[in-house]
Amino acid sequence: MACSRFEYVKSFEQDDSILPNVWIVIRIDGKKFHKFSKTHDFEKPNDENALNVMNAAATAVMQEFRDIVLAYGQSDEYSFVFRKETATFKRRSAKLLTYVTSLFSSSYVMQWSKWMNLPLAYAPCFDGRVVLYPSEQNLKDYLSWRQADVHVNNLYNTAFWKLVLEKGLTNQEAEAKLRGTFSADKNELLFQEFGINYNNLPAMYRKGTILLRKRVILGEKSRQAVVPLHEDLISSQFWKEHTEILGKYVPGTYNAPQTLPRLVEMQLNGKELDDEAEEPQNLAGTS
Ligand SMILES: Nc1nc2c(ncn2[C@@H]2O[C@H](COP(=O)(O)OP(=O)(O)OP(=O)(O)O)[C@@H](O)[C@H]2O)c(=O)[nH]1
Ligand SMILES: [Mg+2]
Ligand SMILES: [Mg+2]
Repeated sequence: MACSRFEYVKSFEQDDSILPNVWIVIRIDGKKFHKFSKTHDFEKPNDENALNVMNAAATAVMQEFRDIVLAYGQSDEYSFVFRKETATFKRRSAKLLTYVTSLFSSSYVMQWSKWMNLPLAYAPCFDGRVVLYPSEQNLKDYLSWRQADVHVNNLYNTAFWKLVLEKGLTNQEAEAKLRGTFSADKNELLFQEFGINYNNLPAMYRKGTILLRKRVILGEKSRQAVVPLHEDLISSQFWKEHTEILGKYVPGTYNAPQTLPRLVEMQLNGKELDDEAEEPQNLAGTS
């Protein structure tokens, strides 16, 4: 029974349920971060703390949406991969996209002061898109595309900023020097002119950050946490090692470095041990 004569307008809303059995990828990207990074004095070409604000915001999103099996971030962007059977919000596209994008944005602001020591000058915002991938290969290729992008950009930016900041070239001169060069040339330039072996630079800058759910062993106990990895996901080894991503969904054990990353420490300190079911939840919202 209609509650009012106005109710018919509801029928104008469109069903935007995503088809079943595809991987749902949501990618967010910072709006005009070229300016945002300048205003907030980010280190060039990579600001470790600013990247960790991104990582921490993405971790918050993964903690909320248990059906996200992997997130991948670099620069001012993050991609979130939902398992292909997810029933979160009945797979409604706009709901998924807007919740992820707004939770990411508000978490970015919440995390800011934990990593940065200057105040936010204005509210950052992020755009978002939904992309669907029907096959495992498509999904792997998507993530490989994003990781290859980091490599190309970071190698260029590293060489560019060395020439500007250490050799005193103008931006235009540095650009001219790098124009038309191949990766091997830039590697050589870094080595010859600055004594830098590109492969020894921090993996987070070269590979971006992969967030996965893992079991962190803490003496007698273990608990689940979202952990950052900076591995090569283009290699088949990565997919053999992290079987929880594509269908098994049972988190493997975190191969923790000597000192736990602060990102993980913060999660372990923030909550009681979480020995819940290892299966992702179905957050099938009705509203
Ligand atoms: N210095 C510095 N800048 C960064 C860092 N991470 C991201 N950025 C800046 O953020 C920009 C991100 O690139 P884009 O997303 O392509 O460009 P954008 O300026 O955000 O523009 P739109 O995304 O189109 O709104 C880079 O070009 C850098 O200027 C960082 O760690 N250090
Ligand atoms: Mg951007
Ligand atoms: Mg970007």
